[in-house]
Amino acid sequence: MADVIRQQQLGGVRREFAPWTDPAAAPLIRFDAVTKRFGDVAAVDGVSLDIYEREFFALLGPSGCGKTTLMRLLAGFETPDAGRVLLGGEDISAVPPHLRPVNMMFQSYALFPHMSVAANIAFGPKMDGWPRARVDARVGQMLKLVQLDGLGARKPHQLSGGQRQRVALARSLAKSPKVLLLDEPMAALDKKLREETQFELMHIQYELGMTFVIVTHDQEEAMTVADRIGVMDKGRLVQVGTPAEIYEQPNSRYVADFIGDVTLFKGTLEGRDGDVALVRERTSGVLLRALAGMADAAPGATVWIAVRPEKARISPDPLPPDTPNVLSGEVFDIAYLGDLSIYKVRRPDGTFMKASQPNATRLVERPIGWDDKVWLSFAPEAGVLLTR
Ligand SMILES: Nc1ncnc2c1ncn2[C@@H]1O[C@H](COP(=O)(O)OP(=O)(O)OP(=O)(O)O)[C@@H](O)[C@H]1O
Repeated sequence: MADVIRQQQLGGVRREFAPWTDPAAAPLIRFDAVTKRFGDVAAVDGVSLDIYEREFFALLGPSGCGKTTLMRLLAGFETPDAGRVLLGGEDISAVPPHLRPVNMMFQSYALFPHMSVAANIAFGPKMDGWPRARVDARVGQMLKLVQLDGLGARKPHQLSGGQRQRVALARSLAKSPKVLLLDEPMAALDKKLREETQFELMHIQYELGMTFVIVTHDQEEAMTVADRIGVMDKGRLVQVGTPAEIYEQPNSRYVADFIGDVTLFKGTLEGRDGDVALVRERTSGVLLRALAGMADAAPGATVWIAVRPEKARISPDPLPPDTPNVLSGEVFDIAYLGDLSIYKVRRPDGTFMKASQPNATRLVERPIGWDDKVWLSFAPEAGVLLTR
């Protein structure tokens, strides 16, 4: 509970944090048209990206899209074939990893197994020649920060997975790097521990006022922890935005499909009715309406309308609802998730649409079951028009 409250307070503060909207703000990290090739593969392909001080930035994308390579370029483990990496306005392309104020946290197996927790944390500062008293003080501070007070004498194998993860975090923070890079830091943890660790990570990042860049292929994780998310596909950055922007205004089918659940209707743009685009669906011939938004397409163009399941309505009534965008179908599958159910509905043209509904107890209403004939609908504002 305390965690939830702290989180809300944190959320309140963070909401005002948006340096990327300030044209005068200088980024801490800048990728300037960076390309990195391995043989024929452009692992990173002309990426330009600004990340700001105190930002928690997530790089998200499927396996092999180039996330890790982009981080390794920042850490100095790779050098760009083209373009520049800047830190605080200075080109660091030629600076070796150990001289960059950047640290990379690997998974827990990177702990030294024969060393105590305290010795693991002390390792970096010691190597840097910190005086003993300063090292000890720092270790104490770090143990407290990651809530492992009193466990400094243990060996890594005497800790739980989550505790080991926190030691790895403490170790990578011990030297106070300006930037911490986290490569799939929670991959080894189970779902519950993962969620707890995500919140801890956010607190720590916020308390230390540091810049974190996390690599993950888990979209929920990225949505939870990050101020902004960069979605990658085949070495390119497809979209950069806040979690809400990425979710509510995806700029492509790729992003819409990668983040969350979505139904995509493919059609031909017929024209506009004010702000609303009129789209003739290919498979069914139905005329659909969606807010045109920023989409730039001429009549006759192939477009898609993306609809999130929670923005679609499902109704078992015999008569269709009196709204735009009404479609019919039969319930093909139901996923009961406790708080809500997701219905996968098969339409007469053989395509599927998903609609979710909260499971409030409404005893009078007949629940929707398998094979039921239902109406699906969505408001024009609920559909996102996409041109690619
Ligand atoms: N050292 C290397 N030598 C050759 N090819 C490499 C090397 N490192 C990465 N690649 C290739 O570059 C591409 C991007 O790899 P990268 O590890 O950056 O992806 P990723 O998005 O982090 O994937 P994952 O989530 O699986 O770690 C892949 O096609 C990969 O095979």
